[in-house]
Amino acid sequence: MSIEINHVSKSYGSFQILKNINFTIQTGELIALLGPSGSGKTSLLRIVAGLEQADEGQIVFNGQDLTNARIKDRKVGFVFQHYALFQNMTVFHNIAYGLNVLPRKYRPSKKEIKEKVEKLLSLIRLEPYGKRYPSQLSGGQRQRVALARALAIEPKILLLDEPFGALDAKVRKELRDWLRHLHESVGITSIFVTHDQEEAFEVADRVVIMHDGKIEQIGTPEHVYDHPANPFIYDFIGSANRFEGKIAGGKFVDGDFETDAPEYPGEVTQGLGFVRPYHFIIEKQKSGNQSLKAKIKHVQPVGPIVRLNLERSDTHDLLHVEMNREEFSRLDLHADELVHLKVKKVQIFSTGQ
Ligand SMILES: Nc1ncnc2c1ncn2[C@@H]1O[C@H](COP(=O)(O)OP(=O)(O)OP(=O)(O)O)[C@@H](O)[C@H]1O
Repeated sequence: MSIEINHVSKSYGSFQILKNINFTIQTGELIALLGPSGSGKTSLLRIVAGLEQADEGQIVFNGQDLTNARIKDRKVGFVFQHYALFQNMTVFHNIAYGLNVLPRKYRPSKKEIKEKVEKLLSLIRLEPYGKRYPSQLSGGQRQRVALARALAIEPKILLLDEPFGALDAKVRKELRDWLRHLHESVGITSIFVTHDQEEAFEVADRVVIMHDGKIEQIGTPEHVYDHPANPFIYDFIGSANRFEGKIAGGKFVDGDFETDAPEYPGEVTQGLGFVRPYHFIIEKQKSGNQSLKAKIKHVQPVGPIVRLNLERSDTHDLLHVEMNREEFSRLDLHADELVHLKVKKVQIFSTGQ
């Protein structure tokens, strides 16, 4: 089932929380809505679900306009951050719940329900746990049950709102891998809300990055990471060093840092440059013209890489640089040493004025 979100806007009073949101989710796709707190992710998800109404725009499922359809006619399954399992029901009955409450003429037989729940228990890898109560499960197991319960009614669409938000980092990581596999085997069109960039990038086919009620960029995780569309995305995803300077005559200049900016040939304007920590070369001796003098302030080995904090000699701004351990040993670098930095890759944005 495909989902078209057509020019959706929504306000609370004079505060507009969604501003002309417009994109299509293909059948079977897993989309992550990613953005800082308050960017409008949950509101958009609730509008797709039918829990809220948009002020403008349409929600279209497989070509059918469901903007005004009731929740139960949309056939969506939900999983929220806080496991909303029924505490007084066993795992089995929690999963069977949506089927047991169907009107008699749609309700499967007891035997069919039992078979279905057993299949779902196997899908979430909790076969032996059917007789347990939610209080006898770990947080991660409860979220898997919540997912099985959502899948029991065979929804056309699955909506997940920070489903792993309340769990610790290790369990979150396991559940991410597990959700990805589950999605590959079930293939249901899904929207996953998160503010965790790593989670979105690991799980989703495409990520939709939201900020301030607007979409900043849509693309595959690889594309968004390699080609952030604007400074907000550079700052939001992954760590990047930020250079504030001027663009003039096809060049970007910030203190002693100078680089070509051929995408802005004739402009004279303020600009921002972003450099990922692993896009620097450190040299002991200055070579060529385009290098930047800096002092090593702190060295921190982390597994196979070494993280360095350096202070620029011109502006005294801090830079974060990463290199592999072999390269670090080969160069024999030390704290308080003055070195020369070259930049392998930089992305420049004009910020106007
Ligand atoms: N019922 C409401 N009445 C008034 N304002 C609301 C209501 N619901 C949400 N908002 C506001 O709308 C904006 C978007 O909220 P939303 O929950 O969609 O953001 P979010 O990106 O999901 O954030 P988070 O990651 O913190 O859950 C926020 O500024 C929020 O305060």
